[in-house]
Amino acid sequence: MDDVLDDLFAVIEDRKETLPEGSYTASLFTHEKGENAVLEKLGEETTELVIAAKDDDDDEVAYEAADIVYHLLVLLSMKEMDLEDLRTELEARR
Ligand SMILES: N=c1c2ncn([C@@H]3O[C@H](COP(=O)(O)OP(=O)(O)OP(=O)(O)O)[C@@H](O)[C@H]3O)c2ncn1[C@@H]1O[C@H](COP(=O)(O)O)[C@@H](O)[C@H]1O
Repeated sequence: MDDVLDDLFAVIEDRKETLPEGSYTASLFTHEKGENAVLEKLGEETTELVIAAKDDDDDEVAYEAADIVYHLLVLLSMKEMDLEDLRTELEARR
């Protein structure tokens, strides 16, 4: 059964393929420095997550965590990887 992560990853893959105008995801795939932009976002959002956790701001923690997961999935797609790679690694640690 697909969950929200599978659905989101499928949307990201579709944006990569179809590159619709006005799509933030598509802009990351078309921009020359798109991968750098994703890596910068991951760095910024991780700092923001740490601050939110230190502040005990649960809503902000969830918000920043979602930003990180989204950009992480975009990065996986840029690397021609997918959720299966992530699941395999996590399973191997159990
Ligand atoms: N989950 C996300 C998602 N999370 C974050 N972002 C975008 O990531 C960008 C950067 O996030 P920030 O929090 O840094 O936002 P910001 O306000 O621009 O902050 P600054 O850069 O100004 O500091 C923003 O433009 C957000 O809209 C996302 N954009 C898209 N998605 C998902 O991807 C789907 C497809 O989106 P499009 O590709 O835009 O059609 C959407 O329906 C969502 O499900």
